[in-house]
Amino acid sequence: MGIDISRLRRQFGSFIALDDISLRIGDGEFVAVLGPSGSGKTSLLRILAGLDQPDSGSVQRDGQDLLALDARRRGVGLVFQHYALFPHLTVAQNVAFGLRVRPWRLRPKAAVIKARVDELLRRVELDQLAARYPAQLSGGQRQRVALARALAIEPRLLLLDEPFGALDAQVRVNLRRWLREFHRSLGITSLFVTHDQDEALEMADRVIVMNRGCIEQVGTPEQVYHRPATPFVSKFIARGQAVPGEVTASSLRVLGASWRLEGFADETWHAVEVHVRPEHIVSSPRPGEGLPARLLGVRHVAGTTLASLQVDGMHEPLEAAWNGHDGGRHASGERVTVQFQALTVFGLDREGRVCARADCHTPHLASPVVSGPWRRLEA
Ligand SMILES: Nc1ncnc2c1ncn2[C@@H]1O[C@H](COP(=O)(O)OP(=O)(O)OP(=O)(O)O)[C@@H](O)[C@H]1O
Repeated sequence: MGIDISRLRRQFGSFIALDDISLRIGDGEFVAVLGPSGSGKTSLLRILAGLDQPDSGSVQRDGQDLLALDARRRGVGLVFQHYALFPHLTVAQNVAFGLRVRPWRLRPKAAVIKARVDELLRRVELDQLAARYPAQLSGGQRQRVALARALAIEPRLLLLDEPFGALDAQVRVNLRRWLREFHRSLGITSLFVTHDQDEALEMADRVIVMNRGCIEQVGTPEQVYHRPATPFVSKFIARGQAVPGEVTASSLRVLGASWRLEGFADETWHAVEVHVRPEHIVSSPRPGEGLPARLLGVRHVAGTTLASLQVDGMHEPLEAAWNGHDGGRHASGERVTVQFQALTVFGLDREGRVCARADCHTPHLASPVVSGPWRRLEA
């Protein structure tokens, strides 16, 4: 049961929009497709909806070839960012539209259509507004009408392409929680395209991270956030930042400190990339112990201080996320000492593909090179 996507490829001229995508979606799953602009998210959705055909590959649903079916026979409900409701039809008429335009043999009786529309409008909490026209609704209400309209045909697969993209931040946050609950109560297999990390991580059972037409990682929100499979996922999801690192035997050396490195396959990699996340760069509790840095700037965002730091010996500034207490202590231009609390190491082969990864949480206390884990190496 479910949907099996196998080696799907779509090329526009010489540009590869989807590069051999393979993926399995379980029945009733809520899956977010997350990636930057141009990564191929909409191309994938359009093929599933029957609005476009791949150059090669297959999509099976419960053993049936979905690509061989005409778009109207796929049982797919679509909600887009700018899903134009019919302006001359009321909310109720908009929701009923997909049923009313069916060939008469497949069209439900008027009373059945009315009952279904009433039920859907209750579900999306718009039953009081059934007689209004789209121009008399807020953006969030319009998107709920679009959702009810997509659901009216009782789809087996719901495809949502940035459905909240045009809405303001507060409405988005409310609608995402609402949609998550709504999905739980319906249980329709749903694919939700977004380029908003928070949206994907908060809502989905599983997240597919796409980049340049390829799938970088598929996992639960917990997995993609805490165990990113590639440097791209680390940067895109967890704002991982590259720091200079060197791997020797079973340790990792980063800016004069040595870290225990366990479970890192050796000799298979050609180069390493080491990442630190903003929340893992902390202000040192003991001044002078750690990495000396200059504070380039601080911004306060919802109880968190985002500090831009120029760590001595590094070219690129790093961003640290400090809680209110830590952040309030410092001002721009100040000299500070910081520590890294955790690092992720990726081993890359000659083609730049990840062939080993490890998470480091323990600075190696018995480092032969530095006198303390955080003490600065003197030149
Ligand atoms: N019909 C087309 N002709 C040529 N190129 C196309 C066509 N459709 C999509 N592309 C290209 O394929 C790539 C992937 O597009 P797609 O719309 O799937 O990206 P996306 O991840 O959904 O991006 P966004 O978040 O900006 O919507 C883009 O570079 C786009 O320009």
